[in-house]
Amino acid sequence: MDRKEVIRLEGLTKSYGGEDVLKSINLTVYQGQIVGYIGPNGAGKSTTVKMMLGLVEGYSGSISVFGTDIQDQDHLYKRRIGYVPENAEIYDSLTASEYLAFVAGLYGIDEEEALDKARKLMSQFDIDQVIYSRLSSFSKGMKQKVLIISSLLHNPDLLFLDEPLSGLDANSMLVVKEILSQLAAQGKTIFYSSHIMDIVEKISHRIVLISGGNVVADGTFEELREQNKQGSLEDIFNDLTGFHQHKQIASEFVAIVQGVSS
Ligand SMILES: Nc1ncnc2c1ncn2[C@@H]1O[C@H](COP(=O)(O)OP(=O)(O)OP(=O)(O)O)[C@@H](O)[C@H]1O
Repeated sequence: MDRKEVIRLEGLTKSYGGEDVLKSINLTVYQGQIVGYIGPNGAGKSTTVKMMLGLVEGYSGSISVFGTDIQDQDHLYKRRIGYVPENAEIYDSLTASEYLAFVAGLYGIDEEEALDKARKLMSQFDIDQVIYSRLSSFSKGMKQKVLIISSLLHNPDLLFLDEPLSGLDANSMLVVKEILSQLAAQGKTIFYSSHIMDIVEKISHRIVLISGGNVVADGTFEELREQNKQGSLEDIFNDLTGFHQHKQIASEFVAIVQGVSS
């Protein structure tokens, strides 16, 4: 059976202020894959995601989502996408129910139906008792659960998750990881960006590492281990990004803190 292409990036290049952040990225993602998209701080992960969402323009190369170049389609393709941003601008003065009804409206879902679904999903995360409370009173993890729910209310085919487990306790993380596996098993495609290497290692069917503007590794965790070195994804990450100085940097940092550096 042919694998269905969900995302295709061809020669994707993006510069800011004359600096190339992405240098000709080529990547094809297929339906049902969980792709762990990793790289050092500032490597261009969030930029790539925002470009696919049509939030960042001014690039060369091409981006196809659901088989069509995003420049040749209207915004309706976004109705099949869910997005958990790294730094979400959540409207703190709204209650959870108001916020979720607002997001549902953006996706064109009926408000009553959306609220019924939101209440059931909040109950699964054990936060349904605060559905009418303002988000400003929510803890970080509670807000993150609302964001995850808001990204899934419209049952999207493609999910972009940027550090989605941020602030979640260990039990909630376990639940969300299992939700992602089950969604992927049902044919949803998940583009997962995170710095938590052991989670990326465990949940991803495929890991894509970008560094210096290029894809420097692309494969299953087992393939990456075979091609690079035995060890954890953290070891492979350190190796492929040429980072071996953590002890030296830490010693110098501590010396400066203690005021003993030259
Ligand atoms: N609007 C912008 N204007 C100028 N430079 C930007 C802008 N957005 C991103 N950049 C730069 O592009 C580079 C990539 O940023 P991006 O946020 O995509 O990195 P990232 O891989 O997601 O990093 P992190 O892991 O720290 O979240 C950084 O050097 C950043 O300073």
